[in-house]
Amino acid sequence: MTGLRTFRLPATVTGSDDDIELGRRLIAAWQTDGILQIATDATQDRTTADAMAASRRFFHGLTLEEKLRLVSDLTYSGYIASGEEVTDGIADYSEIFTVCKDVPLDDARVTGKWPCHGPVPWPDESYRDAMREFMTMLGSAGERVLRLTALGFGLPADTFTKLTADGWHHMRVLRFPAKSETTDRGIGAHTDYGMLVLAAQDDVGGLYVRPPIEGEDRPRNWLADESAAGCFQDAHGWNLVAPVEHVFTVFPGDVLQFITGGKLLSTPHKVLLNTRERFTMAYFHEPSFEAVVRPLDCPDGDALHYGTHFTSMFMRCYPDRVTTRRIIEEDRLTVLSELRSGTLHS
Ligand SMILES: O=C(O)CCC(=O)C(=O)O
Ligand SMILES: [Fe+2]
Repeated sequence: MTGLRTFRLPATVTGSDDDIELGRRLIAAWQTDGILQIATDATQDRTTADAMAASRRFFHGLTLEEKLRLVSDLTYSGYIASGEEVTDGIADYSEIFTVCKDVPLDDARVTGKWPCHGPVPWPDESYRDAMREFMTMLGSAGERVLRLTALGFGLPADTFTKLTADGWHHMRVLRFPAKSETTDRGIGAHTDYGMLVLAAQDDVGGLYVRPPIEGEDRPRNWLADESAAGCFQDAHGWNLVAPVEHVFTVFPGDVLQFITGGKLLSTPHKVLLNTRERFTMAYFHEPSFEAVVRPLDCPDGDALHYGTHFTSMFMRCYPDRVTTRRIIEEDRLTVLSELRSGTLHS
C-alpha cells in the first residue's frame, strides 16, 4: 500500500481548533485506510533504534533454551517460541517477547491471585530499560492520539483517556523468520484488544491490514461467540503496510470499536513471512485492567470489562502455556467475575 497519511502530533493537546481539525483527519484516515502514520523526530528515532537493537541482541544472542526459561505462570509477559502462539487454532511462526505491566510479587493483585498479574521475566536490565523507554514514548503518543480522537468526534478531550489511567499497556517484541518452502505464515488474521496499536517495524515488510469495506460486517471480538481470529484470512482486500522510515503506525483496537459503536473499526491485520527475517515492535495502549467500558451513544448498553477481554484473548492464543493452566487450576477466573460485579478492588 502506498501513501498512508502521515500526521505530526502536537506536544500537548489543548482542545484548540487545530487539535479538533487534526482529530477529524485522524478519524477520516482510519475510516478510509484502517491505519495511519505518525511522524517521528530524531529523539524518538533513537529510542526506537535502541529498542530494536536490544530486540536483535535478545533474539539472536540467547539460545532457545535460555529464552524458554523466560516464562512465568503468573503473567503472559515473557518469551513465546515460534509455533507456540495460535490464531484461529493454527500455529503462528513469530518469536515474541511480551511485556505486560511489571507487577511485583508482593503487590496485592498478585497475592490476591488476579489473573495475568506478576513480574516480567526480563532477560536483563539493559533490555528492560530500552523497552520501557520505547513504551513510555509510545504511551505519550497514544494519550495524545486518544485526546485528538475524542475532540475529532466532538467529545470532551478526556473521553477515552479517562479509561487509560493506570492503563494495562503492553507490548509484543517480535521476530519473524524468513519464509520457508513449507510456509509463509507469520501471524494469522486478527484484531488487537484495546484502544490503539502503535508500532515500529524494520525495512523488511510483511504486515497487511484490512481497511473498512462498505457493507462488510466486522466481528465483535469481545463477544464469546464472535471472533476476529482467522476472519477474512484468504479474502481479497488486504493492503501491505510498506515500511517507511521516521514514522510509527497507529490503528484502533477492539475497545475503540466497542466504545464508538463501530464508527471506528478494530483493524484486522495479518503477517506473512518475507524472504528475510523481520523485526517489529507492537505496543498496545489500553484501558486499565479494571476498566468497565460502555458504548458512548448507548450508556445503558452492555458493558465490556477490559481485564476479562484481555484474559480471554490470551488464554485463547496460548491454550497450553503454564500461565493459562494456572488460571484454570487456581480458578483465577472467579477473581474476574468478582471484579466485573464490583465486589473486588485493587
Ligand atoms: O508484525 C507486525 O507488524 C504486527 C504484529 C501483530 O499483529 C501483533 O503482534 O499483534
Ligand atoms: Fe496484532
